[in-house]
Amino acid sequence: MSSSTTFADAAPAPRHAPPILEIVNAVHAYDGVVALDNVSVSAAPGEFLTILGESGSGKTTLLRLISGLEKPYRVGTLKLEGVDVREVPAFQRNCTTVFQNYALFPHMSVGANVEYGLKVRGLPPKEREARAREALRLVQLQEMYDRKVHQLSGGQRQRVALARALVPRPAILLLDEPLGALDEKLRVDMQVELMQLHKQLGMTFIYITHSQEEALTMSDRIILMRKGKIEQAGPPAEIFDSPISSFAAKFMGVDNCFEGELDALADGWASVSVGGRRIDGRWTGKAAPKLGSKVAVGMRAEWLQLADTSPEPSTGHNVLDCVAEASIYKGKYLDRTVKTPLGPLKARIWDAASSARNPSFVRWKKGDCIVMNA
Ligand SMILES: Nc1ncnc2c1ncn2[C@@H]1O[C@H](COP(=O)(O)OP(=O)(O)OP(=O)(O)O)[C@@H](O)[C@H]1O
Repeated sequence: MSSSTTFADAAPAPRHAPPILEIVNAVHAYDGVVALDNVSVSAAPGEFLTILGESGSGKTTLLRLISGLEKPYRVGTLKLEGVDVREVPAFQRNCTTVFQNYALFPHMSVGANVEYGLKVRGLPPKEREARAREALRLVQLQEMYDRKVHQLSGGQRQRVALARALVPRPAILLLDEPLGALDEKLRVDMQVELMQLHKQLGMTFIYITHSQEEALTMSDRIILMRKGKIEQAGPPAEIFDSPISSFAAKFMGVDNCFEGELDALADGWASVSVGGRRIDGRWTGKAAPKLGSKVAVGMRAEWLQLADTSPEPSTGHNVLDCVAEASIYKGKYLDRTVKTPLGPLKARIWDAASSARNPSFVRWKKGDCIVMNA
């Protein structure tokens, strides 16, 4: 690894720089269980790329292929900084990993933990210490150099693990659910710190999480994985607003999803028959299916409006009759469930005082209704 630059030298990569990571058609299986099924991923220098997915979707396997901890069963291209690393062992790859369980030596000092990798590489003690102190300053633990790891809190341990991964000044930092073991408040604080660190260092971060909220908050781009394949990839706003499938929509928190038959599709707008009703919405799916095919319709709870009386007719809205079912108080908002010809719909009410008392209609903008692959 290069030691000619310091953290302070970090500068943003030039626009249109070649990818720092390139994976083409990676396949991997464990004892016949397919973990990665022809996955292709690239990352730009300085990008914050998040791999999002449920448990078992292949996120960690992908990270281990990049770090060299796992050798892929088959891969077309595996390049770091433009160099083929298929035969390069983990310790010679210019990337380091931060693990969820920290993987620190508990009875060694913070300084010794952070310096460990540099010691293995044979760096002299003075340089090791200077670099460890600099990395600890980055994670705001400059006072903790001599403290034993077992005397630290969970959040402090994760910072030490981060400093240890940063100290070799890798081109890519791999983070495997690094905040998973922290409590809610600390996790939110650490998200902000990681984003600041990423900006300050200009380093490429590849971040694994199963939390859509974490992915949306932190990333330049999200790759959503499903059963070893990429379901959808794009900037957070794109995946949030325009999921391509009911799987992506549900993962991104779209509360109401129904299956229906495609009646019409033109100019980015679709009409769908669901439960004997016609619903219109924005087409956000991939390849356009044939008319009559099964598609999915989705709407977020906060997009729905409930009314006691029939709303004014509007060509820009979908309207359904409904019967009130349940109401759950959530503090900041109220979640109300209504029975409709489509099935039960969840509506989120932020202003409970002015909400319909006994709703018999639900409406939402056609632009706030998404139609996608089932
Ligand atoms: N060492 C292993 N031996 C056998 N099967 C494995 C091994 N590691 C992973 N798998 C299997 O490969 C698939 C992908 O696992 P992977 O750990 O990459 O998923 P993940 O998305 O990171 O999950 P999690 O969020 O739970 O860590 C799963 O079906 C898992 O059970």
